[in-house]
Amino acid sequence: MTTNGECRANGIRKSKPRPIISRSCSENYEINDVEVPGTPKTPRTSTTPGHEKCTFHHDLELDHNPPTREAMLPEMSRSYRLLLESLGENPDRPGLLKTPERAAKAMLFFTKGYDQSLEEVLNDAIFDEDHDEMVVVKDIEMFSMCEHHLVPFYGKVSIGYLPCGKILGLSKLARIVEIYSRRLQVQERLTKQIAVAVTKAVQPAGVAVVVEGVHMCMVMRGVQKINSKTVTSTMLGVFRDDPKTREEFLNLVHSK
Ligand SMILES: Nc1nc2c(ncn2[C@@H]2O[C@H](COP(=O)(O)OP(=O)(O)OP(=O)(O)O)[C@@H](O)[C@H]2O)c(=O)[nH]1
Ligand SMILES: [Zn+2]
Repeated sequence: MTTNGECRANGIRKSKPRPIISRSCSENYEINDVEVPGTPKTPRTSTTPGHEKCTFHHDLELDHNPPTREAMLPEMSRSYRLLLESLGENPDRPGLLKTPERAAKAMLFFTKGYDQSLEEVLNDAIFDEDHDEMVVVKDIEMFSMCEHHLVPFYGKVSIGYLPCGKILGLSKLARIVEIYSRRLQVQERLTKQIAVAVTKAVQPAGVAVVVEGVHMCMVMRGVQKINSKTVTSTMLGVFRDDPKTREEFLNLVHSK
């Protein structure tokens, strides 16, 4: 932060005009116009019994927080029992007796991010700090579920941001990864949602997120490419506009 209260980012010349970016510490850059791919513009009303008044949201303002997800366990178990029957299995044989319920609980765990909101996870761990150097937390383990095949994808997430008067409790970056990875996802949306969440939390001069994922839908089935990795990134603010800042982040991420 400089003496006139502006961020380090303020001295950087724009390569080309981007209407949503502002350099000033007080304004930062707007994320309202940063579209999160796959995010429904308007919340959808659930048709699930007991959830009629509940809206399914994938955006940050209105995280899906149904009080009755646990209450759906019996119905989910019945679905898994049907699935076992469809596979030609006998769900009443001793080894499978408790499988539908176990599978339902496991699926609830894999999607527990729907039960979390950004606000509650941050728990006010946002601190005023006159620090304007890059903060990077890298190689955060991530486990998610491919929304196309309902099989896992997993990998690691690296997050960097350039503070602008506020810093975030370090563990909260990993917790943000949990909120958005523990849902049905595509990797691109996950990457962007993490970046937007960090922006909402501390209004930094910029945020960078890189996700490296292995998709079991490409490993165990389909094209069966066992060594392929998918790398996605989202660069916001100064990381998007300033190649040097971006390079500094990428060097830190790739260093051993
Ligand atoms: N962009 C993107 N695609 C994904 C992700 N996870 C899975 N997919 C892709 O989703 C696509 C679904 O394609 P479809 O042709 O409808 O389904 P499919 O017949 O099972 O496709 P194959 O995987 O090619 O066998 C596949 O290309 C998957 O690789 C993701 O996180 N991001
Ligand atoms: Zn898939």
